[in-house]
Amino acid sequence: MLLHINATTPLHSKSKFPFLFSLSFSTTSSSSSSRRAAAASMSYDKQLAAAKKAASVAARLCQKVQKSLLQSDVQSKSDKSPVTVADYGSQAIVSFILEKELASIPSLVAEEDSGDLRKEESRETLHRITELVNDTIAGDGTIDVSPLSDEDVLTAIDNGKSEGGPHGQHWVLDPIDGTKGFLRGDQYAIALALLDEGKVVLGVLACPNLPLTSIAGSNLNSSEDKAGCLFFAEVGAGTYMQSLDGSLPTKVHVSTTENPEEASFFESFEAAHSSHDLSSLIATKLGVKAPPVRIDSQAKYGALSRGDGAIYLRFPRRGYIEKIWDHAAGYIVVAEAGGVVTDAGGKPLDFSKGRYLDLDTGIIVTNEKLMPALLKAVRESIGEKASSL
Ligand SMILES: Nc1ncnc2c1ncn2[C@@H]1O[C@H](COP(=O)(O)OS(=O)(=O)O)[C@@H](OP(=O)(O)O)[C@H]1O
Ligand SMILES: [Mg+2]
Ligand SMILES: [Mg+2]
Ligand SMILES: [Mg+2]
Repeated sequence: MLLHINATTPLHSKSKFPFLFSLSFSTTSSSSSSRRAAAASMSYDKQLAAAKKAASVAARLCQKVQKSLLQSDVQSKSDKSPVTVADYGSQAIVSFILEKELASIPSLVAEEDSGDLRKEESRETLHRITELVNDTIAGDGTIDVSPLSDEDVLTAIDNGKSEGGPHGQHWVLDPIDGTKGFLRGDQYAIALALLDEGKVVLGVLACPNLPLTSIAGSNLNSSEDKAGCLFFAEVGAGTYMQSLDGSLPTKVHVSTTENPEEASFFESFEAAHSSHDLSSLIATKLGVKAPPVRIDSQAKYGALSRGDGAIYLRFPRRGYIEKIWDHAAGYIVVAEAGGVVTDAGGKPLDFSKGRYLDLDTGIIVTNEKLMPALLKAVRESIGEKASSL
Protein backbone atom coordinates (compact mmCIF):
# COMPACT_ATOMS: atom_id res chain seq x y z
CA MET A 1 0.00 0.00 0.00
CA LEU A 2 1.26 3.47 -0.89
CA LEU A 3 0.60 6.34 1.50
CA HIS A 4 0.59 9.93 0.23
CA ILE A 5 0.51 12.78 2.73
CA ASN A 6 -0.56 16.24 1.53
CA ALA A 7 0.28 19.06 3.95
CA THR A 8 -2.81 21.06 3.05
CA THR A 9 -6.39 20.81 4.19
CA PRO A 10 -8.67 22.76 1.82
CA LEU A 11 -11.88 24.33 3.09
CA HIS A 12 -14.02 21.49 1.82
CA SER A 13 -11.75 18.70 3.03
CA LYS A 14 -13.20 15.97 5.22
CA SER A 15 -12.12 16.79 8.75
CA LYS A 16 -10.91 13.32 9.70
CA PHE A 17 -7.49 14.85 10.35
CA PRO A 18 -8.34 18.50 10.77
CA PHE A 19 -5.14 19.38 12.61
CA LEU A 20 -2.72 19.15 9.70
CA PHE A 21 -2.92 16.59 7.01
CA SER A 22 -5.34 15.18 4.52
CA LEU A 23 -4.44 11.56 3.89
CA SER A 24 -4.85 9.56 0.71
CA PHE A 25 -3.69 6.08 -0.14
CA SER A 26 -3.75 3.82 -3.12
CA THR A 27 -3.60 0.08 -2.84
CA THR A 28 -2.70 -2.79 -5.12
CA SER A 29 -4.72 -5.28 -3.06
CA SER A 30 -6.60 -7.69 -5.31
CA SER A 31 -9.67 -8.07 -3.09
CA SER A 32 -12.53 -5.89 -4.35
CA SER A 33 -14.04 -5.53 -0.86
CA SER A 34 -10.78 -4.17 0.51
CA ARG A 35 -10.58 -1.85 -2.51
CA ARG A 36 -14.11 -0.64 -1.78
CA ALA A 37 -13.23 -0.06 1.88
CA ALA A 38 -10.16 1.89 0.79
CA ALA A 39 -12.28 3.98 -1.60
CA ALA A 40 -14.70 4.80 1.21
CA SER A 41 -11.96 6.24 3.40
CA MET A 42 -9.90 8.00 0.73
CA SER A 43 -9.52 11.70 0.25
CA TYR A 44 -10.03 12.94 -3.30
CA ASP A 45 -8.90 16.53 -2.69
CA LYS A 46 -6.31 16.52 -5.46
CA GLN A 47 -8.73 15.09 -8.00
CA LEU A 48 -11.40 17.56 -6.86
CA ALA A 49 -9.07 20.53 -7.39
CA ALA A 50 -8.24 19.24 -10.89
CA ALA A 51 -11.94 18.69 -11.66
CA LYS A 52 -12.89 22.22 -10.51
CA LYS A 53 -10.20 23.72 -12.69
CA ALA A 54 -11.12 21.59 -15.72
CA ALA A 55 -14.85 22.38 -15.47
CA SER A 56 -14.27 26.12 -14.88
CA VAL A 57 -11.97 26.50 -17.89
CA ALA A 58 -14.36 24.45 -20.05
CA ALA A 59 -17.21 26.72 -18.90
CA ARG A 60 -15.26 29.74 -20.17
CA LEU A 61 -15.00 28.13 -23.61
CA CYS A 62 -18.75 27.43 -23.60
CA GLN A 63 -19.60 30.99 -22.52
CA LYS A 64 -17.50 32.37 -25.36
CA VAL A 65 -19.27 30.16 -27.91
CA GLN A 66 -22.76 30.81 -26.52
CA LYS A 67 -22.22 34.56 -26.92
CA SER A 68 -21.35 34.30 -30.61
CA LEU A 69 -22.82 31.05 -31.83
CA LEU A 70 -22.42 30.55 -35.59
CA GLN A 71 -24.72 28.46 -37.76
CA SER A 72 -21.72 26.32 -38.73
CA ASP A 73 -20.97 25.63 -35.04
CA VAL A 74 -23.94 23.25 -34.74
CA GLN A 75 -24.12 19.73 -36.15
CA SER A 76 -26.43 16.75 -35.75
CA LYS A 77 -25.31 13.38 -34.36
CA SER A 78 -26.48 10.04 -35.73
CA ASP A 79 -29.27 9.95 -33.10
CA LYS A 80 -30.38 13.43 -34.42
CA SER A 81 -29.39 15.17 -31.16
CA PRO A 82 -27.41 18.40 -31.55
CA VAL A 83 -23.69 18.75 -30.89
CA THR A 84 -21.70 22.00 -31.12
CA VAL A 85 -18.07 23.06 -31.32
CA ALA A 86 -18.45 23.88 -27.61
CA ASP A 87 -19.43 20.27 -26.69
CA TYR A 88 -16.26 19.02 -28.43
CA GLY A 89 -14.07 21.88 -27.15
CA SER A 90 -15.29 21.43 -23.59
CA GLN A 91 -14.59 17.67 -23.70
CA ALA A 92 -11.07 18.27 -25.10
CA ILE A 93 -10.29 20.86 -22.42
CA VAL A 94 -11.52 18.74 -19.50
CA SER A 95 -9.66 15.68 -20.76
CA PHE A 96 -6.50 17.69 -21.35
CA ILE A 97 -6.56 19.50 -17.98
CA LEU A 98 -7.22 16.30 -16.00
CA GLU A 99 -4.25 14.68 -17.74
CA LYS A 100 -2.01 17.69 -17.06
CA GLU A 101 -3.07 18.25 -13.43
CA LEU A 102 -3.00 14.59 -12.41
CA ALA A 103 0.00 13.60 -14.55
CA SER A 104 -1.68 10.57 -16.14
CA ILE A 105 -4.09 9.90 -19.00
CA PRO A 106 -7.53 9.77 -17.37
CA SER A 107 -9.89 6.85 -17.84
CA LEU A 108 -12.80 8.98 -19.02
CA VAL A 109 -16.40 7.98 -19.77
CA ALA A 110 -17.65 10.93 -21.83
CA GLU A 111 -20.52 11.72 -24.16
CA GLU A 112 -18.72 12.83 -27.33
CA ASP A 113 -16.29 11.08 -29.66
CA SER A 114 -14.20 12.28 -32.58
CA GLY A 115 -15.79 10.07 -35.29
CA ASP A 116 -17.61 12.86 -37.17
CA LEU A 117 -14.76 15.34 -36.68
CA ARG A 118 -12.30 13.04 -38.44
CA LYS A 119 -14.33 13.22 -41.67
CA GLU A 120 -12.94 15.37 -44.49
CA GLU A 121 -15.99 17.68 -44.49
CA SER A 122 -15.38 18.54 -40.81
CA ARG A 123 -11.88 19.89 -41.34
CA GLU A 124 -12.92 23.56 -40.86
CA THR A 125 -14.99 22.71 -37.79
CA LEU A 126 -12.04 20.87 -36.27
CA HIS A 127 -9.76 23.88 -36.87
CA ARG A 128 -12.33 26.11 -35.16
CA ILE A 129 -12.46 23.77 -32.13
CA THR A 130 -8.66 23.66 -31.89
CA GLU A 131 -8.53 27.45 -32.06
CA LEU A 132 -11.18 27.77 -29.35
CA VAL A 133 -9.35 25.30 -27.10
CA ASN A 134 -5.99 27.05 -27.56
CA ASP A 135 -7.48 30.54 -27.02
CA THR A 136 -9.26 29.41 -23.85
CA ILE A 137 -6.15 27.72 -22.43
CA ALA A 138 -4.00 30.78 -23.25
CA GLY A 139 -6.65 33.08 -21.72
CA ASP A 140 -6.59 31.11 -18.46
CA GLY A 141 -2.93 31.97 -17.97
CA THR A 142 -2.22 29.14 -15.49
CA ILE A 143 -1.84 26.23 -17.93
CA ASP A 144 1.71 25.90 -19.17
CA VAL A 145 1.55 24.23 -22.58
CA SER A 146 2.44 24.92 -26.21
CA PRO A 147 -0.57 25.22 -28.56
CA LEU A 148 -2.40 21.96 -29.26
CA SER A 149 -2.66 20.59 -32.81
CA ASP A 150 -5.88 19.28 -34.40
CA GLU A 151 -4.60 15.74 -33.72
CA ASP A 152 -3.97 16.58 -30.01
CA VAL A 153 -7.58 17.77 -29.75
CA LEU A 154 -8.94 14.60 -31.40
CA THR A 155 -6.84 12.47 -29.04
CA ALA A 156 -8.07 14.40 -25.98
CA ILE A 157 -11.70 13.94 -27.10
CA ASP A 158 -11.16 10.22 -27.67
CA ASN A 159 -9.84 9.70 -24.15
CA GLY A 160 -13.58 9.73 -23.37
CA LYS A 161 -14.14 6.22 -24.78
CA SER A 162 -13.69 4.37 -21.48
CA GLU A 163 -16.41 1.86 -20.60
CA GLY A 164 -16.37 2.65 -16.84
CA GLY A 165 -17.54 -0.26 -14.70
CA PRO A 166 -17.24 -1.54 -11.12
CA HIS A 167 -13.43 -1.54 -10.76
CA GLY A 168 -10.82 1.19 -10.54
CA GLN A 169 -11.24 4.93 -11.00
CA HIS A 170 -13.11 6.44 -13.97
CA TRP A 171 -13.98 10.06 -14.70
CA VAL A 172 -17.49 10.67 -16.04
CA LEU A 173 -18.05 13.73 -18.22
CA ASP A 174 -20.91 15.50 -19.95
CA PRO A 175 -19.03 18.36 -21.65
CA ILE A 176 -22.30 20.23 -22.20
CA ASP A 177 -25.35 18.78 -20.54
CA GLY A 178 -28.49 20.38 -21.97
CA THR A 179 -27.12 21.20 -25.44
CA LYS A 180 -30.64 22.23 -26.49
CA GLY A 181 -30.72 24.73 -23.60
CA PHE A 182 -27.24 25.94 -24.60
CA LEU A 183 -28.52 26.59 -28.15
CA ARG A 184 -31.58 28.49 -26.85
CA GLY A 185 -29.34 30.68 -24.66
CA ASP A 186 -30.78 29.04 -21.53
CA GLN A 187 -29.40 26.68 -18.87
CA TYR A 188 -26.68 24.09 -19.44
CA ALA A 189 -23.97 22.48 -17.31
CA ILE A 190 -20.48 21.06 -17.59
CA ALA A 191 -20.83 17.92 -15.46
CA LEU A 192 -17.78 16.00 -14.23
CA ALA A 193 -17.68 13.19 -11.66
CA LEU A 194 -15.23 10.54 -10.46
CA LEU A 195 -16.18 6.89 -9.92
CA ASP A 196 -14.09 4.74 -7.58
CA GLU A 197 -14.96 1.04 -7.44
CA GLY A 198 -18.32 1.83 -9.04
CA LYS A 199 -19.32 4.58 -6.59
CA VAL A 200 -19.46 8.31 -7.32
CA VAL A 201 -16.87 9.88 -5.00
CA LEU A 202 -16.77 13.45 -6.27
CA GLY A 203 -18.70 15.67 -8.61
CA VAL A 204 -18.46 19.15 -10.08
CA LEU A 205 -21.26 21.00 -11.88
CA ALA A 206 -20.42 24.23 -13.68
CA CYS A 207 -23.64 26.10 -14.52
CA PRO A 208 -22.63 29.28 -16.38
CA ASN A 209 -26.17 30.68 -16.69
CA LEU A 210 -27.49 29.80 -13.23
CA PRO A 211 -27.76 32.84 -10.91
CA LEU A 212 -25.90 32.63 -7.59
CA THR A 213 -29.09 33.55 -5.77
CA SER A 214 -32.14 31.30 -5.52
CA ILE A 215 -34.23 30.92 -8.65
CA ALA A 216 -37.35 30.07 -6.61
CA GLY A 217 -40.18 32.27 -7.89
CA SER A 218 -37.90 34.32 -10.18
CA ASN A 219 -37.82 34.76 -13.93
CA LEU A 220 -34.70 32.68 -14.45
CA ASN A 221 -33.66 33.94 -17.85
CA SER A 222 -34.05 37.64 -17.11
CA SER A 223 -31.88 37.51 -13.98
CA GLU A 224 -29.23 40.24 -13.76
CA ASP A 225 -26.99 37.91 -11.76
CA LYS A 226 -24.73 36.52 -14.50
CA ALA A 227 -21.68 35.19 -12.61
CA GLY A 228 -22.62 31.51 -13.00
CA CYS A 229 -22.30 28.80 -10.36
CA LEU A 230 -19.83 26.04 -9.61
CA PHE A 231 -21.19 23.28 -7.36
CA PHE A 232 -18.79 20.66 -6.00
CA ALA A 233 -19.07 17.69 -3.67
CA GLU A 234 -16.72 15.05 -2.30
CA VAL A 235 -18.00 11.89 -0.63
CA GLY A 236 -18.50 12.46 3.10
CA ALA A 237 -17.57 16.15 2.88
CA GLY A 238 -20.80 17.93 1.88
CA THR A 239 -21.67 20.11 -1.10
CA TYR A 240 -20.39 23.62 -1.74
CA MET A 241 -21.18 26.34 -4.22
CA GLN A 242 -19.05 29.23 -5.43
CA SER A 243 -19.29 31.63 -8.33
CA LEU A 244 -17.59 30.56 -11.55
CA ASP A 245 -15.30 33.56 -11.26
CA GLY A 246 -13.93 32.20 -8.00
CA SER A 247 -15.71 33.56 -4.88
CA LEU A 248 -15.31 31.76 -1.53
CA PRO A 249 -17.32 28.52 -1.42
CA THR A 250 -20.42 28.30 0.77
CA LYS A 251 -21.92 25.07 2.04
CA VAL A 252 -25.35 24.26 0.62
CA HIS A 253 -28.20 22.02 1.81
CA VAL A 254 -31.36 20.71 0.19
CA SER A 255 -34.75 22.04 1.30
CA THR A 256 -35.86 20.43 4.57
CA THR A 257 -39.56 20.97 4.02
CA GLU A 258 -41.88 18.11 4.95
CA ASN A 259 -44.89 19.86 3.53
CA PRO A 260 -45.60 19.16 -0.18
CA GLU A 261 -47.72 22.33 -0.32
CA GLU A 262 -44.50 24.30 0.18
CA ALA A 263 -42.47 22.21 -2.23
CA SER A 264 -41.89 23.24 -5.83
CA PHE A 265 -40.58 20.75 -8.38
CA PHE A 266 -38.12 20.75 -11.28
CA GLU A 267 -38.47 18.89 -14.55
CA SER A 268 -36.85 18.92 -18.02
CA PHE A 269 -37.52 21.91 -20.20
CA GLU A 270 -37.87 19.60 -23.20
CA ALA A 271 -41.16 17.67 -23.10
CA ALA A 272 -39.50 15.01 -25.28
CA HIS A 273 -37.03 14.25 -22.46
CA SER A 274 -39.51 13.71 -19.63
CA SER A 275 -43.28 13.20 -19.40
CA HIS A 276 -44.74 16.47 -18.15
CA ASP A 277 -48.18 14.80 -17.88
CA LEU A 278 -46.92 12.17 -15.47
CA SER A 279 -45.10 14.68 -13.26
CA SER A 280 -48.19 16.87 -13.16
CA LEU A 281 -50.28 13.88 -11.98
CA ILE A 282 -47.69 13.04 -9.30
CA ALA A 283 -47.46 16.64 -8.11
CA THR A 284 -51.25 16.94 -7.82
CA LYS A 285 -51.49 13.66 -5.92
CA LEU A 286 -48.75 14.78 -3.54
CA GLY A 287 -50.42 18.14 -2.92
CA VAL A 288 -47.77 20.33 -4.56
CA LYS A 289 -49.31 23.75 -5.26
CA ALA A 290 -46.55 25.49 -7.23
CA PRO A 291 -46.29 25.11 -11.02
CA PRO A 292 -43.32 23.09 -12.36
CA VAL A 293 -39.98 24.83 -12.79
CA ARG A 294 -38.67 23.68 -16.18
CA ILE A 295 -34.96 24.08 -16.72
CA ASP A 296 -32.45 22.28 -18.89
CA SER A 297 -29.63 20.03 -17.75
CA GLN A 298 -28.14 19.00 -14.40
CA ALA A 299 -28.52 22.65 -13.32
CA LYS A 300 -31.71 21.10 -11.85
CA TYR A 301 -29.60 19.01 -9.42
CA GLY A 302 -27.51 22.10 -8.55
CA ALA A 303 -30.57 24.27 -7.87
CA LEU A 304 -32.13 21.47 -5.80
CA SER A 305 -28.93 21.02 -3.73
CA ARG A 306 -29.28 24.58 -2.43
CA GLY A 307 -33.03 24.31 -1.78
CA ASP A 308 -34.40 26.41 -4.68
CA GLY A 309 -36.97 23.64 -5.10
CA ALA A 310 -37.59 20.41 -3.20
CA ILE A 311 -38.32 17.79 -5.86
CA TYR A 312 -36.93 16.74 -9.29
CA LEU A 313 -39.01 14.38 -11.45
CA ARG A 314 -37.70 12.76 -14.63
CA PHE A 315 -39.70 10.25 -16.69
CA PRO A 316 -38.21 9.64 -20.15
CA ARG A 317 -40.26 7.88 -22.80
CA ARG A 318 -40.34 4.07 -22.69
CA GLY A 319 -37.17 2.47 -23.99
CA TYR A 320 -34.90 5.47 -23.42
CA ILE A 321 -31.74 4.36 -21.62
CA GLU A 322 -30.15 6.90 -19.27
CA LYS A 323 -26.39 7.58 -19.57
CA ILE A 324 -24.21 7.86 -16.48
CA TRP A 325 -22.83 11.28 -17.54
CA ASP A 326 -26.35 12.78 -17.40
CA HIS A 327 -26.60 12.05 -13.64
CA ALA A 328 -23.28 11.18 -11.90
CA ALA A 329 -22.16 14.72 -10.96
CA GLY A 330 -25.71 15.86 -10.15
CA TYR A 331 -26.29 12.76 -8.04
CA ILE A 332 -23.38 13.42 -5.64
CA VAL A 333 -24.02 17.17 -5.52
CA VAL A 334 -27.55 16.43 -4.25
CA ALA A 335 -26.65 13.42 -2.07
CA GLU A 336 -23.89 15.31 -0.21
CA ALA A 337 -26.31 18.20 0.32
CA GLY A 338 -28.65 15.82 2.17
CA GLY A 339 -30.92 14.78 -0.71
CA VAL A 340 -32.01 11.34 -1.91
CA VAL A 341 -31.82 10.23 -5.56
CA THR A 342 -33.55 6.99 -6.62
CA ASP A 343 -35.23 5.41 -9.60
CA ALA A 344 -39.02 5.45 -9.82
CA GLY A 345 -39.15 2.20 -7.82
CA GLY A 346 -37.10 3.67 -4.94
CA LYS A 347 -33.85 1.85 -5.81
CA PRO A 348 -30.54 3.76 -5.53
CA LEU A 349 -28.83 4.57 -8.85
CA ASP A 350 -26.05 2.14 -9.76
CA PHE A 351 -23.18 3.81 -11.63
CA SER A 352 -21.06 0.64 -11.76
CA LYS A 353 -22.68 -0.96 -14.84
CA GLY A 354 -20.71 0.81 -17.57
CA ARG A 355 -21.83 3.75 -19.70
CA TYR A 356 -25.55 3.27 -19.01
CA LEU A 357 -27.84 3.27 -15.97
CA ASP A 358 -30.07 0.27 -15.54
CA LEU A 359 -33.17 1.60 -13.81
CA ASP A 360 -36.88 1.34 -13.30
CA THR A 361 -38.85 3.90 -15.38
CA GLY A 362 -37.53 7.25 -14.17
CA ILE A 363 -35.45 9.21 -11.67
CA ILE A 364 -36.83 11.05 -8.64
CA VAL A 365 -35.04 13.31 -6.19
CA THR A 366 -36.10 14.95 -2.95
CA ASN A 367 -35.21 15.14 0.76
CA GLU A 368 -35.44 12.17 3.15
CA LYS A 369 -38.65 13.34 4.79
CA LEU A 370 -40.60 13.79 1.55
CA MET A 371 -39.31 10.66 -0.19
CA PRO A 372 -41.82 8.11 1.24
CA ALA A 373 -44.84 10.25 0.22
CA LEU A 374 -43.25 11.00 -3.17
CA LEU A 375 -42.62 7.30 -3.85
CA LYS A 376 -46.24 6.51 -3.00
CA ALA A 377 -47.51 9.25 -5.34
CA VAL A 378 -45.18 8.01 -8.10
CA ARG A 379 -46.33 4.39 -7.69
CA GLU A 380 -50.03 5.33 -7.73
CA SER A 381 -49.66 7.72 -10.68
CA ILE A 382 -47.74 5.21 -12.81
CA GLY A 383 -50.42 2.61 -11.96
CA GLU A 384 -53.25 4.99 -12.96
CA LYS A 385 -51.56 5.93 -16.22
CA ALA A 386 -50.98 2.26 -17.10
CA SER A 387 -54.60 1.29 -16.39
CA SER A 388 -55.95 4.21 -18.49
CA LEU A 389 -54.05 3.05 -21.60
N1 LIG B 1 -35.51 11.27 -25.52
C1 LIG B 1 -34.83 11.58 -24.43
N2 LIG B 1 -35.33 11.29 -23.23
C2 LIG B 1 -34.69 11.61 -22.12
N3 LIG B 1 -33.49 12.25 -22.10
C3 LIG B 1 -32.97 12.57 -23.27
C4 LIG B 1 -33.59 12.26 -24.48
N4 LIG B 1 -32.81 12.70 -25.47
C5 LIG B 1 -31.75 13.25 -24.88
N5 LIG B 1 -31.84 13.17 -23.56
C6 LIG B 1 -30.87 13.57 -22.56
O1 LIG B 1 -31.32 14.67 -21.79
C7 LIG B 1 -30.20 15.50 -21.55
C8 LIG B 1 -30.64 16.88 -21.26
O2 LIG B 1 -31.09 16.88 -19.94
P1 LIG B 1 -32.53 17.30 -19.52
O3 LIG B 1 -33.49 16.35 -20.12
O4 LIG B 1 -32.52 17.36 -18.05
O5 LIG B 1 -32.67 18.74 -20.05
S1 LIG B 1 -33.72 19.31 -21.00
O6 LIG B 1 -34.51 20.22 -20.23
O7 LIG B 1 -34.55 18.30 -21.55
O8 LIG B 1 -32.92 19.94 -22.05
C9 LIG B 1 -29.43 15.40 -22.81
O9 LIG B 1 -28.10 15.67 -22.51
P2 LIG B 1 -27.15 16.36 -23.59
O10 LIG B 1 -27.15 15.46 -24.83
O11 LIG B 1 -25.85 16.31 -22.88
O12 LIG B 1 -27.67 17.71 -23.82
C10 LIG B 1 -29.61 13.98 -23.25
O13 LIG B 1 -28.61 13.11 -22.79
MG1 LIG C 1 -25.92 15.34 -26.29
MG1 LIG D 1 -26.44 15.31 -21.06
MG1 LIG E 1 -23.94 16.63 -23.50
